[in-house]
Amino acid sequence: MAILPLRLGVNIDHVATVRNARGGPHPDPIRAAHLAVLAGADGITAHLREDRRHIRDQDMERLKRQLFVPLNFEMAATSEMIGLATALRPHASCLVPEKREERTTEGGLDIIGGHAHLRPAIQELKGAGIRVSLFVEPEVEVMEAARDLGAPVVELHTGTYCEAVAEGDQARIDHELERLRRAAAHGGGIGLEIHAGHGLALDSVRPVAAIPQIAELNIGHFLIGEAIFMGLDEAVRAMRAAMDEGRAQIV
Ligand SMILES: CC(=O)[C@@H](O)[C@H](O)COP(=O)(O)O
Ligand SMILES: NCC(=O)COP(=O)(O)O
Repeated sequence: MAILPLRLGVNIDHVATVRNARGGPHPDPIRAAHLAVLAGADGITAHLREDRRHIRDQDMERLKRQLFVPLNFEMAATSEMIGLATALRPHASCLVPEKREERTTEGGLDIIGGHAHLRPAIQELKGAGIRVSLFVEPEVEVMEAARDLGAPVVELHTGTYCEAVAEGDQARIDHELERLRRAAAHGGGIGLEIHAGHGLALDSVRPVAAIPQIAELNIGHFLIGEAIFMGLDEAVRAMRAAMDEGRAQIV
């Protein structure tokens, strides 16, 4: 099997979290984006939340103007965000569920239950030339639903796998990895491009990088945390190396 290159998308949301803590311009998320790219990031991901708790509208505008790598605009499928995205025209948009009270994303979009509202959103974004991905749970039937909705890309939620790694629960780790492998194989088999993300860290990334159908990992919170101790350049390079080690496990 030809092994797909594995891209790293660096999510810079939490540079903006630190910036917003004092209300000034420092640290600048766009400076972090440039440093991440220089260190080997293939793309930049930023999540413009409805409550603007971290990334702000002007951050997205500056990223769009200044980046020379793909910008992945994470957003809820609301008319406000669709309007902003179709005006900005990033390379890609990833539709994610958002609840105002959540600390962070808690899971994938429910596209098995109520997803009719997603279809026009996907069409409108595609019509603006934006590559649309859906942030979803790693389940076979979810792959089918994503394809039926007309999304070319899915991003598999790796949060429950990462929680199992943090707890050292090997049985649960094995179960979650099997979910990811099965969903990626099925989704890839029906023509979807497969991405993955949420909660990935150096101690969890390698087995996910070894899933051959996965073409992109989006990683943020861990990298920004590590950057406090070793700098963003070194953190991104370490993650890139760990991804390459995982990829090398594909036989
Ligand atoms: C969808 C996802 O897992 C993240 O990309 C998302 O950005 C998490 O939200 P916060 O960045 O607000 O934690
Ligand atoms: N979609 C996942 C992402 O962009 C980064 O998630 P995290 O690494 O900040 O949890």
